Amino acid sequence: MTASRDLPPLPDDLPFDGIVFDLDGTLIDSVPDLTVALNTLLGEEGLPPVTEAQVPAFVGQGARILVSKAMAAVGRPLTDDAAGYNDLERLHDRFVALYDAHPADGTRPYPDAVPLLRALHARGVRLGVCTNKPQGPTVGVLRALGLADLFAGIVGAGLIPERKPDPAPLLLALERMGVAPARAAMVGDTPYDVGAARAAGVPIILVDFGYSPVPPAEAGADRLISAYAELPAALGALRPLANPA
Ligand SMILES: O=C(O)COP(=O)(O)O
Ligand SMILES: [Mg+2]
Repeated sequence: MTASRDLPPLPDDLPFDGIVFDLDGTLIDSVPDLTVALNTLLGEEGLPPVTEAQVPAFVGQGARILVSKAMAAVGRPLTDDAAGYNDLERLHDRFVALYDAHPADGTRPYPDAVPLLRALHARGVRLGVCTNKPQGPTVGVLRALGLADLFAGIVGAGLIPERKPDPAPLLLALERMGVAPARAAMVGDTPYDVGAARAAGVPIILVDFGYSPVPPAEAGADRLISAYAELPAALGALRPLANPA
């Protein structure tokens, strides 16, 4: 995946009023900062570090699962009993505090993501983010990268109890954007994004360069792209779903 000098133009007859993007593994490669925060946490607990190569497999279902998977990877799995749960809450809160302090030191948007977002915004397409990352660092990373103002709706974890693959956060993002599900599309990287989009009645495009735990081609998306240069054609080929849930 390389940055293309000439991003293809958006189709004239773009059939969507709004597009919701997943964040980690879709718009941004956040693994460097997630790894630093996790390793600070693990160090404080007297545990060995994880590598950047391990971290993509921990991402996509929210910070509690990220921390649990990291703990299991270093040989300290958290149990389901009350003590384990309390420990998870403590570790989660500490992880989020550490990450929130440095959400964009090494995090970068994927090639061509930003020009594509700007082109959609300039066309009047309303943009949203729906992520299982907690709301604080979600807004923090988008601000640090100078992208927050492009989005009419930013929904991270913690605003409501549900998270993807539940459709509720996606529907909340669309509500904030003022876009009906029948006039929307989603772009993501994992089956959790596909699940949320399907349940909300929104067509979904997956990128194949993110953090999916299954081969992206097998995740059930309507279209698969390998670079943002392919997104204009993929959007043009999609149609809003006729009978949203
Ligand atoms: O799991 C997370 O913390 C975030 O992942 P997402 O941005 O892909 O939803
Ligand atoms: Mg993702």
